[in-house]
Amino acid sequence: MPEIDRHPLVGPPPKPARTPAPPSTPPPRPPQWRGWWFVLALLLFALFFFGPAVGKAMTTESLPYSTVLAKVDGHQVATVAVGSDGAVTGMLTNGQRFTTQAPLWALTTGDLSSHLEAAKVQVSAYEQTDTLYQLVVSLLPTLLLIGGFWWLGRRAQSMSGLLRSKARAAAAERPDTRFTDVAGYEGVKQEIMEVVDFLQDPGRYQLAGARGPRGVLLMGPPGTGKTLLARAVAGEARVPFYAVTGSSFVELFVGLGASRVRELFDEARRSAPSIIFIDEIDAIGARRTVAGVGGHDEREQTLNQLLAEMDGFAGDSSVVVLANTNRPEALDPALLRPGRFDREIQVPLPTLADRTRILAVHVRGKRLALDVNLSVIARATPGFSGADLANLVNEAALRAARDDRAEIRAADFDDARDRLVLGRRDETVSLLPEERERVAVHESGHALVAALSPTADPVAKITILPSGMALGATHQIPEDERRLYTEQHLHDSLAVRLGGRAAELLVYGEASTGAASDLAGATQLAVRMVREYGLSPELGPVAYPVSAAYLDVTGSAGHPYAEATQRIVDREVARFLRLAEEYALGLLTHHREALDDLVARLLEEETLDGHVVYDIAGPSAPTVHTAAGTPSHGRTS
Ligand SMILES: Nc1ncnc2c1ncn2[C@@H]1O[C@H](COP(=O)(O)OP(=O)(O)OP(=O)(O)O)[C@@H](O)[C@H]1O
Ligand SMILES: [Zn+2]
Repeated sequence: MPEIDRHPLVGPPPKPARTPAPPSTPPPRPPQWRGWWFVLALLLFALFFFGPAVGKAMTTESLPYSTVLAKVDGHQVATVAVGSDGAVTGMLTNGQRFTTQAPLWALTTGDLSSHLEAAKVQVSAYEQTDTLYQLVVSLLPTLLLIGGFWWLGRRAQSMSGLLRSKARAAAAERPDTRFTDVAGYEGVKQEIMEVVDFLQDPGRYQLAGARGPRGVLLMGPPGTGKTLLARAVAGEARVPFYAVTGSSFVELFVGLGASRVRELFDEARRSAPSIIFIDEIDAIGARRTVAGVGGHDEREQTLNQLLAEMDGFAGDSSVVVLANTNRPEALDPALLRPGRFDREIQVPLPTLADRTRILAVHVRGKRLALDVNLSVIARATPGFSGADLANLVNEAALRAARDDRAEIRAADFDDARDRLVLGRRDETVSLLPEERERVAVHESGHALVAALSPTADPVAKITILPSGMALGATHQIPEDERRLYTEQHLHDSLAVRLGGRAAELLVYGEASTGAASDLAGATQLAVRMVREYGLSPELGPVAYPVSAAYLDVTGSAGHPYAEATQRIVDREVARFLRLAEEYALGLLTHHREALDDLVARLLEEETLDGHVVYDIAGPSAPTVHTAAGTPSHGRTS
């Protein structure tokens, strides 16, 4: 459905989603303290280094060889151990340990052994304890380093384990939310019922060899109950609900996001049938950049893992992934392929009737004064989302509480509304009453011109509920998939685009900035009509399509023709637009009553079906078409 309007009347684009309430997380389990390992290592280190030295210093005496020989001869030596290198350790008869270094000749000539034999000293082979010590000590720094790294590794692992446990904790929920908790949105509920159906009995689908739903994208402005709806699906189907936010996957450590995705899916698969709900999927699902330029490697790895997991669902897997986004246009197209998020459900701002129902849900259990009429409040809150309405009720209740009243009065709702509208104005596109009326006039203009122009695409829907940057919208659907557009059709399109502004001129005597994007769109179309489609009688059947090739050849900003030609193009474009405006103004003047009726209906109901527009326009659609495009008109002068 082409959308005609993008009216940037109100400055900044709407802020993205409010931060959603974090999923309730039990306090994370503290990681085990691994410092003991380090302390132990230090102790060992100290023991190895200083133990032998201290021991020796306390009890071992280093003696000259000659002194030892003298003591051997004097029968003061009890035991002796001799190393092959001449290192001698031993104990004196008084218990004193000693060491000495025998000269090599003493060993080779048997000098030492003869003395020892003569004195009948107990001789044993040299114990290599010291060398062993030395070996260990020399290896110790290396061992310590390795140990240190191991310890750090364990620590990082326990940290990531902590992060992962966050995801796991956020999961394994069993919401008791039901569809009755989601007020209104009957059409949306019907659409998503298929998911409930599938999760309740996946076997039925397998039996028929049908692939059940895998990924469903919930799209719509913030606060329209997308999360609520996802929970209700889990509640209705009585299956586990794993809720995560997209941004929580984008971790500091590269690779962690991807591994978290893997674990999440593993866990969901284990408890299938189940639902994974990814809030703000645009945080990971945004278009991938060219070869990781801009350092989005981590996000891309996470996205790739998500895609892999969704592809990897075996035919019998009954895990459904629901995701929520306010910016579907930013999503990577790969996400939307069959077998992934191949179902999209629009969750728009609530209509008047839905707002009444949502209010009813939120005033449950609160006492209302007799002067409170929910449909009056609903009428006064166009553009409010479900979350805004919940907020409104709470705000009104606060006012009552402040005055020590148990009942909420109509005045409380009025005050609360005024505060919210004023507070919200800079954030979103909620409208002041006079702006709302102007939008109604503007959209009625578009719709009526479309309805009254025989070759224009039929009007499908008209709304003054804001959506994104647009304050209102008129939707047209082409009767069939067109590949070709006639000249007449293009001129009618110009008139339809200028119809909003024409209606404003007619009703208020002046236009507004709301028509800026209409004008831009119309101008663009007119330029193509003149320059590419050869529809200007003055320029004739020539085409100057603006292509990259032209830019290359000329090196200039896309003017592959003489300046005189450009002047003709400009003149013809302006003429086309002026004619279209005159035509639209003429039509609307002629059908002024219908215009006023349509504006009134639109202000009352906010959203109208296309057929209402045709009912109001009546059978008086002109048979003689006088748009700029008709040969009789457009080709002269
Ligand atoms: N149709 C509804 N019926 C009842 N309550 C609603 C409805 N829509 C929204 N709400 C209220 O608004 C709150 C917020 O809605 P929710 O978080 O589901 O919106 P959302 O679309 O997921 O928002 P976002 O896009 O910002 O994440 C809900 O908890 C609920 O109180
Ligand atoms: Zn418009």
